[in-house]
Amino acid sequence: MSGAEAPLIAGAEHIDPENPLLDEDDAAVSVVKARDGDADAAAAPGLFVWLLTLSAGISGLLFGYDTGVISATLVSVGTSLSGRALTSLDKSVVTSATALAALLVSPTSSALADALGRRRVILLAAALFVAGALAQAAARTVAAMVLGRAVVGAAVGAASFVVPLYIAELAPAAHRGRLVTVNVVFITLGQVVAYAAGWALTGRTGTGGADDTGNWRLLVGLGAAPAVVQAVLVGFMPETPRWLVKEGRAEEARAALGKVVGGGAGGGAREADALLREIEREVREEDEAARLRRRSPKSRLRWMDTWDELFAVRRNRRALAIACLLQGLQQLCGFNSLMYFSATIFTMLGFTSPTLTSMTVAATNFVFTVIALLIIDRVGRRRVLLYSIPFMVVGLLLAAYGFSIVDIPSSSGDDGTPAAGGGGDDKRGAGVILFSIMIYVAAYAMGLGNVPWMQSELFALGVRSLGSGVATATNWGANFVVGLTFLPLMEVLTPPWTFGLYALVCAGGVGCSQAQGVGGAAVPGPACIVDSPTSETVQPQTAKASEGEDPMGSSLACSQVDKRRKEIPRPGNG
Ligand SMILES: O[C@H]1[C@H](O)[C@@H](O)[C@H](O)[C@@H](O)[C@H]1O
Repeated sequence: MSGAEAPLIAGAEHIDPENPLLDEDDAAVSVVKARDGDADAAAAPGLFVWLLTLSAGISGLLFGYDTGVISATLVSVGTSLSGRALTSLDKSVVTSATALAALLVSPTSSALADALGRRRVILLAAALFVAGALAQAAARTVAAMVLGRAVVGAAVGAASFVVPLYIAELAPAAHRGRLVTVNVVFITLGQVVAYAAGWALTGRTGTGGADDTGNWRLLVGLGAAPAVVQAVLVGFMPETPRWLVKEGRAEEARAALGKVVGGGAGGGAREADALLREIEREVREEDEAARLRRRSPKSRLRWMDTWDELFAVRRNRRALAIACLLQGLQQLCGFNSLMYFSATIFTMLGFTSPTLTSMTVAATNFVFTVIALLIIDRVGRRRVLLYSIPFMVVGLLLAAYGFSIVDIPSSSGDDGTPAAGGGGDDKRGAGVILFSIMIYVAAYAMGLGNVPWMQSELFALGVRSLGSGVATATNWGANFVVGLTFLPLMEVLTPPWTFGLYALVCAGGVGCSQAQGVGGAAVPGPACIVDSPTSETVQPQTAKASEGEDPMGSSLACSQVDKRRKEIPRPGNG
């Protein structure tokens, strides 16, 4: 298999030799060395692939911008909404409306992505980004602002699920991790831009200032511009070949594949044909397996079948469990409490420019996501993830220690947040906290911040959209919980214990991941997401085909393993 061929058919060259994906039940595959240079042979993504990644990635920028911008907005709206100062309840509702809408929309948009295609959902999300930005900018009441935030949330929910899926289904496998991470880089860049714009536009007041100049309207309205640009660019991009094949539009799929491989070093129609055949075979096999599983195909709705398939097939269930585990962990580790409230924390600690200090958090997140981007396909998802989480635990424990030695006033501000004051006198404690937060953020950005977004690799094509949608909803559900509980936890549990709790969640997450087989050898399909890329490929020796257990095969990163397994004849399946 040529490097250029490998990508879209599944990425078997990315199997970690230490984790050969041997299924103890199936004993189906063994890993052997690919021919020398196979990884290098996977041509660098061409200009076209970069262009489509960047066009789709604008959603990431908006995701980051719109989630990051709320912190500066809340402290600068003054009395311009409903003619009064925001209460703490207003602030909570305005903030959580986004996550809540995203939570509700992500599984719904998975049905749309199957019915209308991935590209159309990106366009729909772009339209919602524009509408939400304008609605916020025009808001005169708190309720109107909540509505605007909810529309933006719907856009973020749809985009956060569909963009990684779109990129993963079009990207060459050898570079898939990197290209999906580009989207996360955009998210983190959007957050940096939001902080910087917030600082520049809203009077540089940090927390507590009130800006009635209306600059905050510009701040929230700015989100409309990139969305318009994106709609134009994505208008020229193709639909993913896998979706097209599933819809019986093989010629369009061939054209899309031609553009993708044509831009790489080994381009050409022959490769596009070979890839198309592979995808067609994959789709046929999935359809056949799904048909066999359904007892009365005509009596049931398609989306119900997909739900059935997701939960009834053991392999899909495990893929879902791992995707949800990683997405839940990404949020429950508490990272976004820093994103949303770091200015509050730094005020508490007496930093003179809390907004600027928070910007260093966003910037660290961005810089280390870029580093992850550079190494992810070389080092591998599993290693990056499992090696980075312990550093997060260390950072959190150190932060907990830092909080325990600073003198933080126990009284609350009138908005329910811990008051600023004496803690700032303890420079050493504040320094320890800032340093430990940087360690934590850097480690998060390297692993948990981006690997869960490679979720689509876990799922077989038939359940990929739904599985990704459900996992994305888990992400937003957990995001919602963290956003809502952080300040009360700081108040009730105290800061050291709050950070200690996040450390416990991270440590527990590692344990659960191991138990679920993340990166381990026991789970062939799902484990692939965290398998490290090397010049390895998989060849079958024997396979015990288990129809009930593994009827579908082929997730993106793993489908070569699965595909080869499926080559073993099954009863009634040729
Ligand atoms: O991957 C992103 C990224 O890590 C962001 O910085 C974070 O705010 C999001 O919640 C997460 O999904």
